[in-house]
Amino acid sequence: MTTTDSPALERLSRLPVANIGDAMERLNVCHSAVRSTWEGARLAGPALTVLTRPGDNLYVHRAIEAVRPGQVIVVAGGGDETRALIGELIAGRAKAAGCAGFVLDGAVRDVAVIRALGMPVFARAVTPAGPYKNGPGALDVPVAIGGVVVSPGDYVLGDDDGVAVVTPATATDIAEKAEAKNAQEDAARAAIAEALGEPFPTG
Ligand SMILES: O=C([O-])CC(=O)C(=O)O
Ligand SMILES: [Mg+2]
Repeated sequence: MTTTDSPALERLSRLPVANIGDAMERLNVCHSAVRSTWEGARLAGPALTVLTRPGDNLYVHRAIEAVRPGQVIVVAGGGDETRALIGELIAGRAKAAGCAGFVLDGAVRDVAVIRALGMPVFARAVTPAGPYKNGPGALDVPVAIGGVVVSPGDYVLGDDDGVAVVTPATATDIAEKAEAKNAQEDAARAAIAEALGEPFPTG
């Protein structure tokens, strides 16, 4: 599924994640430690979930074989920051498969190349230390990422502020509320720009 297959996801993908979080009564936003590895990355897509033993990426490799275009690979790695669950090779293979990006409750490496690939990767940490590849793990199970439950197919949105998760059943309603919040803020930005005597910057 790509963002264009779901009108609600497509609408959410155009909005700041902060507005999406506000539209969910400020719930369902991942812990601030889960951050983009490069500035300007934007992430939007349904989740392919992965549960893995901390520091082990056997099931991330399985996810690369299973991923469908537009999906975001969401890896619950127990918050481990000591071993990178993915690097440039996995990111490149994922890009070739049409994957929209990664959210890791764990660490990443090879970030300069991941940035050059333009692959959105949100993670807790960067480390050169590599992962083990023994398992155990699971695909397509509900997981927790930075304190937020992500079920398979949930919409995952990310930008420079962080990551939010929206269930497909609520996505149209949340998109509507987030658009209203953004429009309200547009009016505030216009008033501030006038006071500043210069255009309000865009992100
Ligand atoms: O060794 C690994 O599995 C992770 C890695 O660095 C890569 O994907 O480039
Ligand atoms: Mg590597």
